[in-house]
Amino acid sequence: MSTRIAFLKGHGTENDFVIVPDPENAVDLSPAAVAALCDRRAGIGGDGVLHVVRSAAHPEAREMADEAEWFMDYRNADGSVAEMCGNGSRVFARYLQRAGHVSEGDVAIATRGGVKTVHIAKAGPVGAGDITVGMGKALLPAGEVTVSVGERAWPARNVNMGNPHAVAFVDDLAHAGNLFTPPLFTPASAYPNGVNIEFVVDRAPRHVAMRVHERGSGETRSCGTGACAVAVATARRDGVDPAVTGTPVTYTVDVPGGTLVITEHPDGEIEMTGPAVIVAEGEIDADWLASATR
Ligand SMILES: N[C@@H](CCC[C@H](N)C(=O)O)C(=O)O
Repeated sequence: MSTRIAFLKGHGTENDFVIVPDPENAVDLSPAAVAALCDRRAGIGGDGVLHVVRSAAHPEAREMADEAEWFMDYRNADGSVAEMCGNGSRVFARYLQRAGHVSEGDVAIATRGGVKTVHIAKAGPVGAGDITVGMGKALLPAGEVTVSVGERAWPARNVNMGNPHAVAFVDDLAHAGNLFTPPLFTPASAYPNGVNIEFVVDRAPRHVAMRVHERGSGETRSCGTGACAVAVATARRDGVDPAVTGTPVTYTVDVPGGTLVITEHPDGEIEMTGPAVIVAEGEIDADWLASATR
């Protein structure tokens, strides 16, 4: 009988993930294995993989082990690695809570973008209630960026949330097209490692809606780091900077898969609040995974 590898499936505002609990970092998650797991027809399906590893057991996280017991080894659907995943960090915390590794309250999680503090709200049964993530500060590199889809082009704001984003304000979210292929951007030097691109429209004061094309995953139903980048870019466009006013500012960001609430504080720290749901649990056939990656 072939070996089985445990997995769960979860999502945050419909940004969905295959969760692979692997405390001792024993599962060989090659890029091809990740792509096979994320395949929506031949695999389990997901926008990415949340590989759950003890920080002490992973070479990229060992230095964070004193601060955070668990490392979110996040991978995009194409197998590439990313520095951070906002929705993934909420789903990761929800998994830790469900597995009994943590309870509600504050939890430190190691990511490639550093240690993040996640707050699991105390709200009814395990699995209910929103989760808030301390996403750190946004960097706003100088320089003009242009994003284009077909004949249309827009100036975009370069925002780094640990991972790179280009935020373009558009008249209509439909103008982003079908996003089956990545939008183009210039100059190429702005994003040497690729970029996540957000298209944004206004809904009401301090309330916007976005679509996103994610590096390594294509169009997704939500992007947490993207929603933070959008909130900061929109605030600056609106002439609002909490570092200047001394007052936090909150934006509601609608995504195709739900709603995220983003607050930027006067010290630049950004908090993202939204749901995180585990929907299934099962076993991966290790022989299938090995054959799928050959
Ligand atoms: N969906 C994520 C972002 C995942 C990483 C991104 N595709 C990248 O390559 O930077 C989120 O919720 O932040």
